[in-house]
Amino acid sequence: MAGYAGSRSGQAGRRSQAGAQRRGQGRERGKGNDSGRHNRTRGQRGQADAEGSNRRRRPSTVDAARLVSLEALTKVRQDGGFANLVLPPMLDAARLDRRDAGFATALTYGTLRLQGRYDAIIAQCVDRRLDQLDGVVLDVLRLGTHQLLGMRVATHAAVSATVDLASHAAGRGAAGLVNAVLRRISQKDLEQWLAELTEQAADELNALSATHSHPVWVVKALRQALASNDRPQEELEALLEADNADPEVVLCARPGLISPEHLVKEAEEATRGHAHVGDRSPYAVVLPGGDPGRLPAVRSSAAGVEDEGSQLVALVLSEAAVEGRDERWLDLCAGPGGKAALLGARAAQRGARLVANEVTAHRAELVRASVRAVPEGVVEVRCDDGRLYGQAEPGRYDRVLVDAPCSGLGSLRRRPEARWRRQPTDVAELAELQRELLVSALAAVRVGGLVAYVTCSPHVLETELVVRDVIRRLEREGRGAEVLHAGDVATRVAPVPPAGADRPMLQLWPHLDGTDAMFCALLRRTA
Ligand SMILES: C[S@@+](CC[C@H](N)C(=O)[O-])C[C@H]1O[C@@H](n2cnc3c(N)ncnc32)[C@H](O)[C@@H]1O
Repeated sequence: MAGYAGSRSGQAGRRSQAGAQRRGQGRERGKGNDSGRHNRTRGQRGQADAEGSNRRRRPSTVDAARLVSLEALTKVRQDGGFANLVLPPMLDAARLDRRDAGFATALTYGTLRLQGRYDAIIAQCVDRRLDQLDGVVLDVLRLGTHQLLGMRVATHAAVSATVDLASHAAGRGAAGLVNAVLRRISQKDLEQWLAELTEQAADELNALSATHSHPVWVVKALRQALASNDRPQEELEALLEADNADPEVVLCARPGLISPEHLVKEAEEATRGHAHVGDRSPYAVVLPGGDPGRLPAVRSSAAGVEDEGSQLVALVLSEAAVEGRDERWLDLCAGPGGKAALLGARAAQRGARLVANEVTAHRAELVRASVRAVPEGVVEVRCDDGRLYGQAEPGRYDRVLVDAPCSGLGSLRRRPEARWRRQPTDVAELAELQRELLVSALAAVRVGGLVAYVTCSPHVLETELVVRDVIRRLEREGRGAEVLHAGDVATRVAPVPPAGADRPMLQLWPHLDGTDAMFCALLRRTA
């Protein structure tokens, strides 16, 4: 199969890689230092070693950044942790400088995303099944393979530093194995390995799964999603590549609270890099990197981290024309509150009020924090089951957002471990909950009012089929809803229209729009 040449850094996505990850990958770490070891200051070493009483003391031969990555991988694997939550406190505790933190972040995220590809390669170089290897040894091998094939680390430095790491974390015997395996892997470059995996695969689907590091069922689901959106199947590979690229850090300048231009200036002052406004949302600001939490606007919640696609689908609801009363808005599944803050800010400008509901108490708290800059009295945060709104408050609302819990197959870039955790059976279970929430929303909205049904997944079972099922069900019960043209609304709202804006049900794509694969169907209640 053709098309792998040049895929080393992932060609997908229209923009460059972000922040810490970019800093980590964009240099030849270890070059000029034969051992690949990294000298640390006394203070850094002491702090890293003191952290965690049952952690073995790190000898000076073990690189602190690689050790943090290994510990993060192990925590993700053993405890079911999420890399975006596990890693930052580890980076802080180890007191890595910006450069090393960037390297550790790129190493951890890249290794997790490409784990399937690397396992397939490692499996060619060991004499036993991978599940017979010690988990920590496998983690070390994955980290070493990513340095060799996915980062610009010199071969001798990658092998030597990873062998030291293996020796520290799993003993001398493990170090010998790691040394032998990494040396075999380093005998071929990425293109040669990918060609080999493709040749050995049973069929094209399995080849794509191994080479692009997605479970087979996810590749199938994405292929089906492209087909149901009339997109050429040749795009599948670009979509898979986009899932393996680092997403940019994007902020939403919440309208009325801070302008995008002001936020760009603030971001540039804080990061000393070039920030710019986005092209899929009029409120998006794309950061050059750095920690967005340091910006005053983010600390005050005048702005928040939010993918451009996520902003756009919320705006499809708020900016679509509605006839009659337009005062009561509802966000049925609001946690952690990115869309609620954007909708609340727009509601404040339009004299409307927003109920932001979330079923989980701690996520409802996150919603409160997210909307705290919106003028007092505009947003009411509630903690209830969204499925009850239709019965409890029939016909009360003018606009309702259902940002339904979903498989998250549209945001695999941001959640590097998610693809390995999700199961196909999750999708069917979620689809039932999604239907119930949409039915409730269509009962809570008044006749003539609007409902946006949104997922961060392009899976047809969670998107189009949920909408069509619910409309059929309403018709059977003597109620009704019609699908409006979400693509037209998005075209009007977005500075640059999304690639799929010609379709009534809007599907955004990482490889075409540079956003998460958000889905949005806009419905009007007709009876
Ligand atoms: C995709 S997230 C929403 C993201 C949010 N709109 C944002 O932009 O930040 C889905 C949310 O729905 C919540 N949820 C799950 N079941 C629910 C239910 N029955 N009623 C209300 N919320 C629910 C989940 O806890 C989760 O926070």
